[in-house]
This record gives sequence, C-alpha cells and structure tokens, in this order.
Amino acid sequence: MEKRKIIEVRDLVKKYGDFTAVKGISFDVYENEVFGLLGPNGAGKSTTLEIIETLREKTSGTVTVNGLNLDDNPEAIKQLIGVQLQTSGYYPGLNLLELIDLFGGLYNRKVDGMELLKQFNLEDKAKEKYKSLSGGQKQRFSIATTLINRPRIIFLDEPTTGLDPQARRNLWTLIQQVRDQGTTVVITTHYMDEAEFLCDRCAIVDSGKIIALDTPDALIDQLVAGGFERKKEVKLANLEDVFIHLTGKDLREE
Ligand SMILES: Nc1ncnc2c1ncn2[C@@H]1O[C@H](COP(=O)(O)OP(=O)(O)OP(=O)(O)O)[C@@H](O)[C@H]1O
Repeated sequence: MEKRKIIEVRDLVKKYGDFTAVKGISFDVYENEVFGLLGPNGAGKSTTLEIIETLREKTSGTVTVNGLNLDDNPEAIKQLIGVQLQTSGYYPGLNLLELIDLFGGLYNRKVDGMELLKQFNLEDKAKEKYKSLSGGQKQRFSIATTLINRPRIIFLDEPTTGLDPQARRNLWTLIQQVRDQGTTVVITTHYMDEAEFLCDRCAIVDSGKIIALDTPDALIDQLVAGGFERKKEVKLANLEDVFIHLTGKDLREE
C-alpha cells in the first residue's frame, strides 16, 4: 500500500545572520511512522524541527504538513501537531492532573487526565507537582502533554537525554505505543542505539545537510555492502546489557 506523506520538506534553508544552519534539505515523513533526525550537536536538527512546528521562521524552502502549506496555514498546522512545552509552562502550584486540565482548556479540549496519566504510567503521580518527579517521570509527563490536543503528529526533541537505561527503554516503548495508536512521531536524537531501536526511518543530518535517509536496517546494510567491517569482534552483549541484566528492567524512579 502506498504510504501517505504527512510532512513534506523541500529545499529548506535557515540562515542566522551570515551563518547557514540548514542548507537546503528535503525529506518526507510518512503517516504513522517514527521518523528520526539524527546528527551531532549543531547539525541543525532542532532548527528544522522548530520551523515545521511553526515556532521559527525559515529563510526559504517549502514545508507542507498534511497538505497545508506552512506559509499560508500556520494556525491550521498548529491544530494538527503536538509539541513539548517548555518546562516554564508547568505552573509550580498545580499538580499533574490540574496541569492537564489547564492545557486542555488552552486547546479548548476536554481531556480525561487520569486516562492520559495511566497511559504514561503516571497515575500514582496525579496529585504530585511536576518538580517532585524524577527525570524519567518528567519526560513521560512532557510527552503525555503533547497528546492533549489529539494531534496527528508529535515532535520530540531529544526525548531521552539524561535518562538512565531503564527509563530510556521504557520511554522507547511508550513512544512506539503512541505511534501504534495512530500518531506520527518525529524525534531528534544523537543516540544511535535509540534511533536503531525506535525509528522506522531516519535522516542523518550533518552541518545542515541530509547525508543519508532510509530505514536503520537499510542504512546498515548499505554500509556493510560497501565492504565495511567492524575492527573488533562483535560481542554477543554489551555493557548496557550487563547493566540491565544486573539491575533489572524495571523502572527505579518510583
Ligand atoms: N538563534 C540562533 N542564532 C544564531 N545561531 C543559532 C541560533 N539557533 C541555532 N543556531 C546555530 O545553528 C546551528 C544549528 O543549531 P541547532 O540547535 O538546530 O542544532 P542541533 O542539531 O539541534 O544541535 P543540538 O543537538 O546541539 O541541539 C548551530 O551552529 C547553532 O549554534
């Protein structure tokens, strides 16, 4: 079956003064996939994401979201997307349920806050304040809030930075569940293990250009077909496997 394009980016350029951060990139995101923008610090991932999210002006190029041109329909695009709010938006006096109600009100949506918290394993924290949560819980809450306006697409900028291995794996599973329930997910990351596990397709961005774009498997196969071999013998497990084996898969933060 032909996959439907939900985001189309063509020849996107972003200049900050004399510096060109994004140098004419083009890519499509298909409906219902996890699409990753991978790259080192400063590659232009966040800039690209923020332009599609209507949060940053582009210099040139075309962005289309669900058939809507970004130049003509930014407000309509905002209705279709879910973005992670800055933590400064989490009023310190409110608990998680109250925050969800507040955000729902901003979007003019009635939200079942408890159900949303349950989906992200946070039901026990409903009456807690954001600042009392662990790092993993904060990230889970932040991702939960992207779903409040029932968006078609959510954008997650480095969602697992700073989390321990259990919390990262837990978050990967939750992100896949969000996709499986029908939401397209666009993430940025510079963790290749994360991209390999989580992304259906990914674009590797370097110095403002896309230098490769495919499924993780296809990218690896292309490298191997070109004669690449790892110098070291591949071990059957790595140090993270040892860590998870010894400390268990369960989240520790509760
Ligand atoms: N407001 C700005 N003014 C000037 N330069 C900027 C601005 N925002 C970003 N840049 C520069 O543009 C380049 C791309 O930044 P961007 O944040 O998009 O990269 P990134 O790939 O998301 O990196 P990171 O992983 O570090 O977040 C960097 O060199 C950055 O210094």
